[in-house]
Amino acid sequence: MSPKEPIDVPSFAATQLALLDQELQSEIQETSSLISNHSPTGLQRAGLAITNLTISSQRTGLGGKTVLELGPDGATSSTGELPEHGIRTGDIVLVAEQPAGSAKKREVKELERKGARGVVTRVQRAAVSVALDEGKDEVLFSGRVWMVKLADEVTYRRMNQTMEKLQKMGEAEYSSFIRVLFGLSSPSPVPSDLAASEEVGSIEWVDPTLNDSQKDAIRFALASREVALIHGPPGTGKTHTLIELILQMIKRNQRILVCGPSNISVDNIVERLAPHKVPILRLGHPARLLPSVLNHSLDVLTQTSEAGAIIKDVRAEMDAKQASIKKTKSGRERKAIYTDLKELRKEYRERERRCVSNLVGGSKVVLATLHGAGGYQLRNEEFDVVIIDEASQALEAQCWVPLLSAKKAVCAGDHLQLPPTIKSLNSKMKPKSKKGVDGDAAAAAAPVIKGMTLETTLFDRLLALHGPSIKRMLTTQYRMHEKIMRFPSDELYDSKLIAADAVKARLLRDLDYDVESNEDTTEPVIFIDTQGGDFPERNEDDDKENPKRGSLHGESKSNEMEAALVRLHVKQLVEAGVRPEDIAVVTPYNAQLAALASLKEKFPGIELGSVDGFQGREKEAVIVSLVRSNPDGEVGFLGEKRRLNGRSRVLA
Ligand SMILES: Nc1ncnc2c1ncn2[C@@H]1O[C@H](COP(=O)(O)OP(=O)(O)OP(=O)(O)O)[C@@H](O)[C@H]1O
Repeated sequence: MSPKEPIDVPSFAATQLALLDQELQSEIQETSSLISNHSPTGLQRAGLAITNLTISSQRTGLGGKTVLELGPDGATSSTGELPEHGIRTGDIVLVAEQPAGSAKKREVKELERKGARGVVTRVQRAAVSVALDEGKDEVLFSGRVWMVKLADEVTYRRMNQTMEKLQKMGEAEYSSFIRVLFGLSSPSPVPSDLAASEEVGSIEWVDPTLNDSQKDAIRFALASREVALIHGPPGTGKTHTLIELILQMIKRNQRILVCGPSNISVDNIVERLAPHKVPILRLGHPARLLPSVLNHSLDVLTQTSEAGAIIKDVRAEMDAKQASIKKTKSGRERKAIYTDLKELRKEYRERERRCVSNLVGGSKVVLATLHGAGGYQLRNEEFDVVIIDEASQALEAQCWVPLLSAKKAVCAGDHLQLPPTIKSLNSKMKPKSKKGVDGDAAAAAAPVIKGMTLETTLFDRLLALHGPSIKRMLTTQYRMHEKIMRFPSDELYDSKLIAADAVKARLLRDLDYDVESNEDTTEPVIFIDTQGGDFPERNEDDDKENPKRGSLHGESKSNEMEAALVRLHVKQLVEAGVRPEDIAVVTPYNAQLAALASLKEKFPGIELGSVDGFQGREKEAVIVSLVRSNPDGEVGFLGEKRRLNGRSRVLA
């Protein structure tokens, strides 16, 4: 099927469902194989688990869920702090009794039966809190427990529900927005001279210093009826532009839902909108939000409102009951307490729901992550526009979570940077028909779309479907020296990027503190050639004997000589006066990161990271260690141009 042809919506949804299922299965398989083949300690070292924990408290959290707080077992920790681990807020984990012997094989199903699944709501130095899934509040652990990360099925569930809804929709129900997004209709035309057009012409800019490409993108987004794409290459002020767009839409009395793929992408917008004193509401678990945006969080607002006071009382009562369980020995009394708790939980939820619905209903600007927009809080809510930031970093199905109820979408992103990570190896759809979700005749008849992949984002697909007329590109970048910009501009952006005056000739020497002027600080880009016999790359396959076991670090590569060179270069930069916190060392290979780890001990402020993880960030000096050096000239996944799409102000 040509990307310009209209898409059959049920087939699209059926294909997405099949692809999402494949993806989830590979994630589950990867996690299970890691858990059943490695010891808890091994998993902890790989950042996937925390061992030797005890439950320090149990209370009632948001939505009436039981929240466990887990701390280090005093017998194994002398500092009272948790060991190094990779568990983050929002992770789905399993809490279970820690197995005594380490050699036993652990099946995930068996662990789940005995343990409890939940979401990590808070990570501190000495404790981790986990909100348990419903129905798991009666788990009592005795002795030492551990927690291990599982595949995030919740996110998939939201995407699946959305795709199932889309699949079941009759054609008569398609809004003009949906018709355009699937190519069944063309987008309504926008006036060719936007600045002169009546509808958007006389804009009073909140920030008059916006550049022309930014102003043009805003006019275009305001004038578009169904969809507008804002293409923002690195450092071109994509978010800056969205802020002005949101403010302009508020002035026009529009109701807006703003989403991004991650909490940090959403918080970034909340932080930048807040100074404009517009009423905004941020959905999402407070534990996952930046402290600076908490004042706008639904949960905090719920608690500070009058209705919130009553909710708090119910919560206190639940906590008291919860605590009394421990003191009771009689089975009958316990049972009675559990019945009371169930009732209280119901009342709590109802009250919370009412309070939330009042707050959400009264808000003109609501912000949430893409999958957060699928929560009960937004059920039946309508918005004039859904704005998606970093749309090229999200799976299309994820974007549909808020889009299903949209009348118009503005998507900002850059399809020339890395797309979301996909795990399923064979993610392309084969041309076979798949049965519908619940035997629904129409859905069952929908054939899957051949060749469709999860890597194709909504942004890519819409561009291919409707062409560049639905997009505006931001062209002035405020981050890189002109010479650093040259490579991405020529290779990826048709040489369209322009460096803003403030950065185009900026060197490390010009930082606003004392930096010595030398070869390293006056040259914006330095390439060091490490090809050839002296800098051989090394394979770091974790477990060559048994590759099926699942490697804890993935198959990776390192280059020790190159690491030595990087260390030397960092040292020279620091000696010239560049602050370590202004330097980042990035590399595409985890094994090389490990080889460079000692830099962090010597220069604690320095940032070490993977190329993929660093996307979207900036530093004054960035050293890129590309690792690959072999006689065959093979570069593996570095061949992907989008991975080398530069992000530094000054590249060393
Ligand atoms: N019109 C402008 N005039 C001056 N500075 C600007 C302008 N637009 C953006 N900037 C600056 O450019 C930098 C990048 O802006 P912003 O963070 O909005 O970019 P972005 O494109 O969203 O970034 P990313 O590439 O990380 O997605 C910021 O420091 C911002 O203040």
